[in-house]
Amino acid sequence: MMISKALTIAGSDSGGGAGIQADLKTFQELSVYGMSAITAVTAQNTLGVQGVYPLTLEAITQQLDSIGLDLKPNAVKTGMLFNSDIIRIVAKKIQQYSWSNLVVDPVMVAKGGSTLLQQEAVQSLINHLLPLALVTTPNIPEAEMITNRSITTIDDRKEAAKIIHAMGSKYVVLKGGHDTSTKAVVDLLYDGHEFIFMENQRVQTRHTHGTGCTYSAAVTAELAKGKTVPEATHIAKAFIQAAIEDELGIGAGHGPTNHFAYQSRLRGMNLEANRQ
Ligand SMILES: Nc1ncnc2c1ncn2[C@@H]1O[C@H](COP(=O)(O)OP(=O)(O)O)[C@@H](O)[C@H]1O
Ligand SMILES: Cc1ncc(COP(=O)(O)OP(=O)(O)O)c(N)n1
Repeated sequence: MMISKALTIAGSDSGGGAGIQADLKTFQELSVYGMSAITAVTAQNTLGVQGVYPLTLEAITQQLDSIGLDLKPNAVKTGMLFNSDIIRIVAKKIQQYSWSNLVVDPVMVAKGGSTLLQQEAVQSLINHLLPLALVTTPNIPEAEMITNRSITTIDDRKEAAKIIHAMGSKYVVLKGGHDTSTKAVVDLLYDGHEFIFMENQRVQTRHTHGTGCTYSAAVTAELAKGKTVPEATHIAKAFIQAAIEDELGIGAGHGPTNHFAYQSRLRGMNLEANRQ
């Protein structure tokens, strides 16, 4: 059996809703073999981030070498990288092992406001990682930080996507979750030529912890299976919509999304089709 393999280079979320835990659950649900290189351990739950413990560069390098020397990922994603030293070593290893199909989720701040990327590291992300990216998936505040511009209108989003594309990322998905002014949630995909709008109904819920990680992991899983970027982002949008709609209701704060939901729905549709 040939199995597609994906690697996440990201932080650990003890609460299981974001970070490598969200990524590995998403890979598994999309039938992709998941691997991880942990950059930092966070003490975190649905109420917020209580602690951040970056791993040593040696520990991160060794994980990447262990994977690079043996297992060949078909796609790779980066999440929480925390500082510029980590960004540099991750970029170096991605090049050394010729890992392609790279999805860069430029994680900067958790929903509760905790710093997951030091401010001084944004320039390193731009210099070292974006030129290697097949897809970069910023939310609106992250796109503002990367481009040093404020984003309020759709034209602002298009302009920001163009700037990030010019920094070297072949595709840009500017996610629209943070714009609560409309009933729809609109993500913008840019490939250097045209803009594609991907739209879904906004779900009214507080359980959105880990939406960005889950979405970018779904894109990565689909790329690992050989899908194109437009196909992968389309499936990822359906995956995250199901995960938000079918809420688990876990925890007293911002609960995790439901990583089972997308496959449960597909199984339900298959059962229905078999009955007819
Ligand atoms: N309330 C919501 N209802 C439906 N989709 C959402 C909602 N919030 C976020 N999304 C989707 O989840 C994904 C992550 O979006 P976003 O919240 O912008 O990123 P992040 O989690 O990185 O802050 C995007 O595809 C976005 O459209
Ligand atoms: C370890 C870790 N990595 C990333 C995040 C941020 O995840 P995100 O999907 O952007 O979701 P929110 O935290 O914003 O809900 C994280 N919290 N922890």
